[in-house]
Amino acid sequence: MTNKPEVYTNPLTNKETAFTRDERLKYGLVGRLPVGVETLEQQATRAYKQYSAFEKNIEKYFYLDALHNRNEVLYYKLLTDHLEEMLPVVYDPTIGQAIKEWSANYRSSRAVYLSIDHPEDIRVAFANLGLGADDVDLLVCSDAEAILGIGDWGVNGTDISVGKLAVYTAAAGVNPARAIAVNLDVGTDNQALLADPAYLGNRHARVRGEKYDAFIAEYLKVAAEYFPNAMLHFEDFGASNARRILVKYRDQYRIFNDDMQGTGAIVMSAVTSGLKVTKQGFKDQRLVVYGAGTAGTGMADQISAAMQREGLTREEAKARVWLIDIHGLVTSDMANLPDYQQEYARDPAEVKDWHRTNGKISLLEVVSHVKPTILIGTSTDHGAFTEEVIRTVSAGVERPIILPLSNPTEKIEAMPEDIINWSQGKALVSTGIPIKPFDYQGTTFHIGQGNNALLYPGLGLGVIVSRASTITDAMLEAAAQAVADQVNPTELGHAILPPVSQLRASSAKVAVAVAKQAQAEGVAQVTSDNWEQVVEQSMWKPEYK
Ligand SMILES: NC(=O)C1=CN([C@@H]2O[C@H](COP(=O)(O)OP(=O)(O)OC[C@H]3O[C@@H](n4cnc5c(N)ncnc54)[C@H](O)[C@@H]3O)[C@@H](O)[C@H]2O)C=CC1
Ligand SMILES: CC(=O)C(=O)O
Ligand SMILES: [Mg+2]
Repeated sequence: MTNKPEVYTNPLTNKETAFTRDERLKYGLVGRLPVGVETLEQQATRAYKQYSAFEKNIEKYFYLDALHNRNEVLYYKLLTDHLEEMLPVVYDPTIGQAIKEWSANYRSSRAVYLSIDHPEDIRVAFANLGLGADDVDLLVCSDAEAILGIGDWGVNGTDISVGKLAVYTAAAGVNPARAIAVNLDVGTDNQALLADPAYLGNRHARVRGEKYDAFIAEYLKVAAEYFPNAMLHFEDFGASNARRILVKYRDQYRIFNDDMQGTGAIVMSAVTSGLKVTKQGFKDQRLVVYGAGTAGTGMADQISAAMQREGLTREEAKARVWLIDIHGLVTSDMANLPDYQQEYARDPAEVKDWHRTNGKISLLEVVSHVKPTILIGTSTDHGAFTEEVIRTVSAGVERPIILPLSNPTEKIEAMPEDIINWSQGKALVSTGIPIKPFDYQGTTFHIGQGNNALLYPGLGLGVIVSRASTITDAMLEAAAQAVADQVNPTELGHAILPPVSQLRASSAKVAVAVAKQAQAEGVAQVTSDNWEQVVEQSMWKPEYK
């Protein structure tokens, strides 16, 4: 076959069988397509049947990925119309498996690849896109050191940036033509990948230290120079880099760390909503976080900030937080404590009589002493919330908020059905993965998905429409509150977060709340007295132009 016109090869403009006779004449497509001219709806009906014929989610993933690379409008039409069904396929949990197999399955790519061995190429790579300063709203980058809970996946992690962007568009109508997925290839410590002949990334250990920092600094500088209005989303970096980068550059660039800020905010939504049931405030909570890495400590920060907003001092708030990591309860006498855990490290004197197993103070021991009102899992330690742990937590308080948030499914701390069973229906539960409703003693339990995907798309849209120069804590709080406002979980079995089926409407509300807050704080570069209308009109819809 010879050349095809660019309008046909570019997935952003390709309409395939929906090109009209006139368009076919105009673009030199005569003879390149069967004569039938279809509507988008007809195409979507066929594509949905093809999609449905695949049995395994991973096969569905590859089908949709190929469609995405061929015809974006049709891809987003399918995804938007079947968001609840397809979110677990294009995103969490199936995306974890796709990432593991990425190099082996490589066919084509839609990302920008930047290599630590050629930092001088960052500028060239952005220039090669041929886009102007006003053409880009969003970049999602990852160095893939901590993909979901499955670890270091090097260049294979490209698809987390691609998947996060797909959710931005399907959930919040971020224009896909104005968003870029980026892989920062800094090497990998994943020995299986390094030994795999099919691996497509840099074949050396993960670079750390000065060279890494200089690479990130260059990325931020060049990205902000080329696309000064774009939000710079960071995804699935290792705990120490994630935090360092955010703290260092937060006031200088429009950066957003989804695992810390997005996850922290969706957890704030879940807790705010749970507190409607228990009729308590944040200042009354006792928080145990199991797995004190990027996400876990991000949540501890946001919940303790909420306690302080309700009047507690920093010390008082800190006294209500217990972190547990790989070496058990985090205490201040532990050697080599990462800086992000130090803030919440407990005084060893206070726990000197607590039981130790192999030198560690276990989760069970902590919950039996603390009687937490909130138990969060961000550990990747599958099954860690055992029956005994959940029974102990439930014996300590009337309605515990229990959030096993580790992704994907193979990493979750406990399945909701078990938690509801063991807590005799009392726990208020949300998980990172999607869960189908289930029955417990005659009541149907709905589990809201406590995944940052329920929050970051609307947040991003709010930042984009207001052109906020920075993402403030109050904007994150506004986003969290907007999500929580959409649910009333006071009846038994009701979810504490809104369903994915309402995600588009929910994202619009989040965007409005974020833009209003940005304007109120004076960080919005665009202002409006009708954000509802601005948001509605700016949401991209999958339609042929
Ligand atoms: N639901 C959501 O929206 C989100 C969920 N997550 C999930 O949270 C988990 C953690 O992600 P990150 O914080 O980014 O990773 P991370 O690697 O920064 O943190 C994990 C922490 O858990 C600790 N850990 C590992 N095994 C443990 C064990 N047996 N006992 C106690 N602690 C243990 C590690 O030492 C580390 O500090 C992942 O499964 C990820 O998918 C992360 C971000 C968002
Ligand atoms: C959801 C997400 O961002 C994570 O699991 O890393
Ligand atoms: Mg993540």
